[in-house]
Amino acid sequence: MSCPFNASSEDAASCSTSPRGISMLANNPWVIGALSLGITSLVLYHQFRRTRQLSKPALASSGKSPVEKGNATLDTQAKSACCAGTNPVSCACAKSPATFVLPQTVLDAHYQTPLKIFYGSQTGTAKLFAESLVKTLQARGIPVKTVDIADYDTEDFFTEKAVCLFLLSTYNVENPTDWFLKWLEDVRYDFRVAKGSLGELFFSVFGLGDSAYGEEYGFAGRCTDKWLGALGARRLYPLGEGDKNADQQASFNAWVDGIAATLVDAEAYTLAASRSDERLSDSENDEEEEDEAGQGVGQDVLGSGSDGEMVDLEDMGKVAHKIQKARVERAEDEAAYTAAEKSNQKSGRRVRRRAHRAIGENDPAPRAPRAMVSPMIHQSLTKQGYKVIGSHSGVKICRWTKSALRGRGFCYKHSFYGIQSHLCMETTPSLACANKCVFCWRHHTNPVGTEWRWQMDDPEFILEGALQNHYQMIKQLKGVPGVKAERFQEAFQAKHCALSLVGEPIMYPRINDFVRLLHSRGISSFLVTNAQFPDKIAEMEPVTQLYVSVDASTKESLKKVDRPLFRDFWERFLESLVQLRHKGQRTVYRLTLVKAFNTEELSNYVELVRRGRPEFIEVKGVTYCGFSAASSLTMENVPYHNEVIHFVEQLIEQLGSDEYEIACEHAHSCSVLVAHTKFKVQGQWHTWIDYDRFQSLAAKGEPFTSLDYMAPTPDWAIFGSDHHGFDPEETRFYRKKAQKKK
Ligand SMILES: Cc1cc2nc3c(=O)[nH]c(=O)nc-3n(C[C@H](O)[C@H](O)[C@H](O)COP(=O)(O)O)c2cc1C
Ligand code: SF4
Repeated sequence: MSCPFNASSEDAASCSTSPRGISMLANNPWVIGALSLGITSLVLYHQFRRTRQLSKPALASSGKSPVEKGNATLDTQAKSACCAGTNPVSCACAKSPATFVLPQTVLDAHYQTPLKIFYGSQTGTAKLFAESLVKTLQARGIPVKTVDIADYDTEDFFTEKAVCLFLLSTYNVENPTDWFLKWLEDVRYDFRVAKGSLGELFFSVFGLGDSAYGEEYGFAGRCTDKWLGALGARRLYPLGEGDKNADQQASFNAWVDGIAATLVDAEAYTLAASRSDERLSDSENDEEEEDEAGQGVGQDVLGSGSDGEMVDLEDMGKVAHKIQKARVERAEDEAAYTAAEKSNQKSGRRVRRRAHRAIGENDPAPRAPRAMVSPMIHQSLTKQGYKVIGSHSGVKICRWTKSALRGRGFCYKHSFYGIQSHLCMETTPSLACANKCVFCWRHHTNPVGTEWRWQMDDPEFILEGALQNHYQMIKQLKGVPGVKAERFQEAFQAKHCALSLVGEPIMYPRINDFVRLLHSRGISSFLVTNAQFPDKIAEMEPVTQLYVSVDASTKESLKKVDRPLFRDFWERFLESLVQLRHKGQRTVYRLTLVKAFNTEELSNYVELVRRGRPEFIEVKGVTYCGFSAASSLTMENVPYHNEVIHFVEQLIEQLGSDEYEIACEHAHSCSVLVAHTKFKVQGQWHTWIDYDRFQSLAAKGEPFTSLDYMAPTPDWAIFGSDHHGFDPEETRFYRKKAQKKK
């Protein structure tokens, strides 16, 4: 092929701006073609910048668009062919540095090839993995550098000379990898970007995720692997995946072994390159066919997408073909995922199969049920003070238990319902739940899931384990200064069980057996569900008090606060409220107010109250659980007690009926109780519970209502009392700072 920039004896002229050179250029059809290519590229460049601005507004510009770089790649290919860099002075290709690293270069010097590890991480696992990979590779003499994907300018991919390894975690909520994925997807499906644009990139991907997310499992890793491949990048080593729900570290170690060996294996590069070359030659053939049909290779990248203004009417047919092809490909991929999402709950297994097919994997073999709590999760929960019982339950001592043992006051459940904290055990038969709430105490170290698919322990085993561990933790408080002997002894006979610690207790398939067992031991049951399992609520037998967490009042804010796993989380939430209404039990809405997240939209809360008609509404300011990379909460999001009261007063006003009133408060924990006025008997609030009466009613097995076991509330607990919900029998303890202030 003759070179358009042929370095003949007059080569200087061809590359200069001298009049002679210009006239020569003007007469050269190759040059005219190249110029028109350049002009169109410029226009496309502007279009592409607009796309990029949408996906990453603050991105520093390096002055070239992916499309332009795609063209530059083609351009440089042509230039390389003319002199292969042997004529650096005179050939046009010498004017700009070559952007290519030919496979041979990599083969010859792959030890010296800059190796980059890109990580996309929110809570730090992918970053930690990247750091450990750096150490492993450096120990083997492989130079390497890490790049936070959030700081990277994607345009550089089009000239990337490095071997790139990607460690990407998946999130179904906003996260640092979002914009990269969006950008890559856009480029991959943009018909203007040549298929082989990333032909110089050798890569391998390791995706981090959690299989509990079903079809969304490891989405970031899978898509990056797929889209890079589709853009011509050369897969050096297969996609690795680390499941948070299984042994993520072990999967990573195995992948590291594989990739580390591959990086120093010359044959691997040849193989990867040839695989990629095959694909490229396929696409070249396509283009030749198109050429015969009157669609030139040059024009292939010239057309415009949707703007219309860019496309010459004559070219419309050619461009339309490309657009249509890209659309069909994208639609096929999207359809596979959407179909999987829709049937999510109906058939988890079918969904997984489809999702795997969508990314070109074989049908995964069905797995035997395994323990919900993996060794990693066990370790993390234990560090946070949980005692793990068996394979899916947990117990933890609450700070109010310690406070009660020292006579320093009880929690709000004492003021509202007459529970003494040292007689109360907080436990859960399911550490897993279907949410990732921003205020979660567990800092998201727990397992998640939308259905029970783990091994299952017996209710007797769980209760025994919970009591044993609970009493063991109480025993350890024996030596704490101020512990009252009488309370210490009482504490070894738990009378209440708060099934609200963490996780979703209602997910445990034998929850009814467990609750019955509690009652048979004279232990009351306060069960909190997160309103994602309406069927389970319907199946629930009577508990002493049944709660539903109402974490937000609109679909958008519920997604923001609870970050639910279910796609149909809002429908499930609404249906849970309806089920609660039909229970005919003592029911409670628990509202946790998070300023700037869910304190607006009061009228929507009113609607929710009307829907579920709870007997009580507990409104509580969020408790700040400290910094967590998985949550953006700060102290700014914690409302003051008077803000909580203000919210509640407005809520009652907007409810516009005299059915609800503020009954109690516990200022100490920013909590207010709204109660149905049927619990106000002859002007006296009856929000407390006659626990013995409840036990005898439950034992009879006959229908009963909440009014059958109510008890009068003491004056000090009533809203407006000078005690603000603090039992006067207790000794209020002030920290030194607060004491001084007082
Ligand atoms: C709020 C939240 C949402 C998540 N969404 C997904 C998801 O959609 N798919 C998935 O596979 N994993 C999901 N995960 C699990 C994370 O990808 C997994 O825990 C990963 O190991 C975290 O890596 P990192 O620490 O590097 O951020 C989610 C985790 C959290 C906390
Ligand atoms: S539902 Fe409970 S356990 Fe689950 S994430 Fe929310 S706060 Fe944490």
